[in-house]
Amino acid sequence: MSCQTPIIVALDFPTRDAALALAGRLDPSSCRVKVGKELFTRCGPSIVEDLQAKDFEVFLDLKFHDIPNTTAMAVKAAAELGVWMVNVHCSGGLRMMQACREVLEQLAGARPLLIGVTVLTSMEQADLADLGLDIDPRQQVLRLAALAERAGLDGLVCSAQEASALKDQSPGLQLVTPGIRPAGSAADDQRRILTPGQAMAAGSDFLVIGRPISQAADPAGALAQVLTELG
Ligand SMILES: O=C(O)c1cc(=O)[nH]c(=O)n1[C@@H]1O[C@H](COP(=O)(O)O)[C@@H](O)[C@H]1O
Repeated sequence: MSCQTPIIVALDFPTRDAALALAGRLDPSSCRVKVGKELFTRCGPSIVEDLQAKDFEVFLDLKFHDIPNTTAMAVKAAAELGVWMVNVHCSGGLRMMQACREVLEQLAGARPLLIGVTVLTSMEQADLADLGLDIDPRQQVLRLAALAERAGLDGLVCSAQEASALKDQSPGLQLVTPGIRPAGSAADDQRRILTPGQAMAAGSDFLVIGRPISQAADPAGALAQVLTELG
């Protein structure tokens, strides 16, 4: 089933049962789902297959970051799982990202979208300074985006706060934006946030939403509310 909306729900749960329980309350035509480090480390590739069997397109969010060969082989393994989207850290460098793109080009049949993580949405300028990076997060995102574009990636993970500048600089890249918070909801550990409506207006292509949906008393209702906001 093809999804008709830009929403990707993060299934950040410690058990298969919890993840599948939430997926069972969602409609694969209304959202895609994201399997991240916690769920994948607990359950392994079979959780991806379980979600695909429920007709969900899966974003495998393992944020690979390693030497070019190791990362490319991990991306190949993800592609062979049939995921819809996979991501790597742009800070792994140009040759690493190129190796990932090349390995996907050699595969027969459908391949996942290859997305580069720029600056995590949990980080602000002081966090970059702690790393020795004397730069505004937006400038660092734009710099990494240019590298990802040179490597031939399909898109970026970034904050929606950078979406408009990125659409000017690199209009061909698809923008996947976490750090989405409906008005009035807690920011939690996120720092560079926008509401769903603001994010779409800024140029996001896909909105990753976790806790505002997964921890809601009525997750399907929370998703419906976001979709209503988007109109
Ligand atoms: O790659 C990601 O999906 C990601 C990148 C990023 O910069 N920030 C970020 O929050 N994420 C993921 O997006 C989800 C956001 O979840 P919530 O903060 O609960 O909405 C989590 O699963 C994060 O791992």
